[in-house]
Amino acid sequence: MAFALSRKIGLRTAAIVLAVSGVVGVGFTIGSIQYQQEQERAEVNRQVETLLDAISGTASAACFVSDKQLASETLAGLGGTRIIHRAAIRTREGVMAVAGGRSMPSNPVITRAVNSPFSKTETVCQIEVELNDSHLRQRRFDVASRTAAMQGLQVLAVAIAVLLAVAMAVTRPIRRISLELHRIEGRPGGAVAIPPGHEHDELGSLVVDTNRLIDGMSRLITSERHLRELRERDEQRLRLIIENAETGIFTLDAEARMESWNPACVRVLGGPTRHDAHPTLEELLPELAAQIAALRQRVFERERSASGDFELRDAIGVSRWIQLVLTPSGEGTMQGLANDITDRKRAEAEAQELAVTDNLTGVLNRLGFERALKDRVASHARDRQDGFTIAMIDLDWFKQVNDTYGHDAGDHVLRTVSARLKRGLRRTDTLARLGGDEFVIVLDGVTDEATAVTILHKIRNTVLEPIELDGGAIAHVGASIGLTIANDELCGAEELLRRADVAMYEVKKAGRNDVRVTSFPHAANETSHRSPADSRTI
Ligand SMILES: Nc1nc2c(ncn2[C@@H]2O[C@H](COP(=O)(O)OP(=O)(O)OP(=O)(O)O)[C@@H](O)[C@H]2O)c(=O)[nH]1
Repeated sequence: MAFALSRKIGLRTAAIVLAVSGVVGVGFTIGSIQYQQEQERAEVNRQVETLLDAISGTASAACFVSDKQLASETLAGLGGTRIIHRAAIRTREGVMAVAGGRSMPSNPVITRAVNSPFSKTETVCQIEVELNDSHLRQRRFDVASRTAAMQGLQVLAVAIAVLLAVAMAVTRPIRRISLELHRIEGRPGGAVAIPPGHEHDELGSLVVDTNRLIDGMSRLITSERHLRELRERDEQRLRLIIENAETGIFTLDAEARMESWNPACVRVLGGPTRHDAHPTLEELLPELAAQIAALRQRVFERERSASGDFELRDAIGVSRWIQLVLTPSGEGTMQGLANDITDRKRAEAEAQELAVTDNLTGVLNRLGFERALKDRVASHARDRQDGFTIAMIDLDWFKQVNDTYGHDAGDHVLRTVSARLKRGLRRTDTLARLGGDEFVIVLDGVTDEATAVTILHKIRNTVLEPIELDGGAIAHVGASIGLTIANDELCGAEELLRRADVAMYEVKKAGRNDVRVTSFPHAANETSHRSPADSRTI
C-alpha cells in the first residue's frame, strides 16, 4: 500500500484529501449533530407548547369546575403523542388527573400554568408534562447518524473528485509525457508531444522546456559523438602509422623503464619481446649501457632532445648502427625514437671512402693522403720516436706510353705501377696517387736514411719492370723518387711534402729514374719550388 502511495500521485493526493477532509469532516459532523439536536429539542418544545395551547382552555374549565373526568379526558389528548411520556393536572388541592401512568411525572420537564376562564390573572391549576426520553434519544440518534452519513459521503465524494481531477489533469498527462520520453530515449532529435488541452498550462511549459532540453542535449550528444568518431579515426590512423613505422617509437617512465613501444622498436632494439616486461634501455642493450645512461642524463639535465649514434657488434663481429633520440616528456618521463642507421652509416663510410680514394688505382687520392699525413704528423708530434719517411714518386717517360699506345694503355700502366708499389709496402705504410703519374709513399717507422733508400730503390726497380699492354705491346716507365725523413725534428705535413718534392725534382733534373734524399735542416726559404737544394743521389 505504502509502495503504491509512493508511486502514484493520484492515490497520494486522494489519501491526503481523505485524511484532511476526514479530520475536518469529523469536527464539522460533531458540530452539525449538536446543532441538529438543538433544533430537534426546540421542535419538541414547540410541539409540546402547541399541544398545551390546544388543551389549556379545556383544562381551565375542568379545573374551574373541579371536573376530574374532564381533566382526565383533556390529558388523554396528550397521551396520543409519542413525544410525551406522562402528563398530570395539578391544583392547589392536589393531583386532579394523570395520563400515561398512575403516578405523577417524576421528572416534569415542562409545566404550564392554567388561568381561570374568567380571570386572566387567576391561576386555577397547572399542567405538568414529562417527555418521552427514549423516543427523544432515538430521534437524536437518527439525526446524528444521518448527519454523519451525509458528511462521510461528502468527504468520499470530494476525495473521488480530487482523485479524478488529479488523474485527469496531472497524472494522465504526466504518464503520457513519460511514455513519450521513453519512446524517444536514445533517439536524437525526438520531441515530446504536449498532452491535448495542456498547450498553455504548466504541463505544456514543462514539455516545451523538456523538448528544448532534449534538443540541446541531442545536439550536444551528436557533436560529442562526431568528435569521438573523429578522435577514434585519428587515433586509429596514428596507431596504424606508429604500428607500421620503420622507426622504433617508445616511451620511458620516470624510472627509465620501457613503458610502451611499437613493433619497429623490437626490430631495431631487439626487444622488449614480452608485453609484460618493461626493461630499461640499458638492460635491453647492455653493451651500450654507459652511453645510453649518459644520453639520458644529458636529456634530463638540459631538458631538451638529444641523440646519439651507437655501434653494436654481434657475436661474429658484424657491426650494426642504431640512432637513439630521446625527448623529455615531463616528470622524468621521455619519448624515444630508435632507427637502424646501418645502411646510412655504410653509405657514409663508402662516400667518405670514395672521397679519399683514387678512382683509377684504388689507392688514396690527394685528399685522402693529406688527411692521412696530417694524422701521421699529429701522432709524430705526440711521440717523436715514431718517425717516418715520405717519398714523392713521379713516373718517367709516362707521356710516351699515352702518346704511343693511347690513354687506356696509360691507365693500365698507372694501375700496374700502383699495384707494384703497394706490393713493395707493409700494411702500416701509406700509398697515394696525388694526380697524373705522381705517387707518394709514407714508410711508417722508417727513420733511417739508408733503410729508406734501400726500400725505395727496390720499389723503383719494380716500376722499371716491363708492363705488358693489351695487344701484347710492352711499356717501360721509370720512377724519379725524392724522399725526406721525419724523425726527431718537427715539421708540418706541407713542409715534408715540399722537401720530398724538391728532392724528386732534383732527380728529374739529374736524368730521372733515381732516388734522392732531402734531409733536415732544410728551411722553406732556402729551397724555392723545385730549385736545387741539399739533395743527394745515393
Ligand atoms: N693515361 C692517363 N694519363 C694521364 C692521367 N693523368 C695524367 N696523365 C698524363 O700523364 C702525363 C704526365 O706528364 P709528364 O709527367 O710530363 O710525363 P713524363 O713523360 O713522365 O715526363 P716527366 O715527368 O718529365 O718524366 C700527361 O701526358 C698527362 O696527360 C691519367 O689518369 N691517365
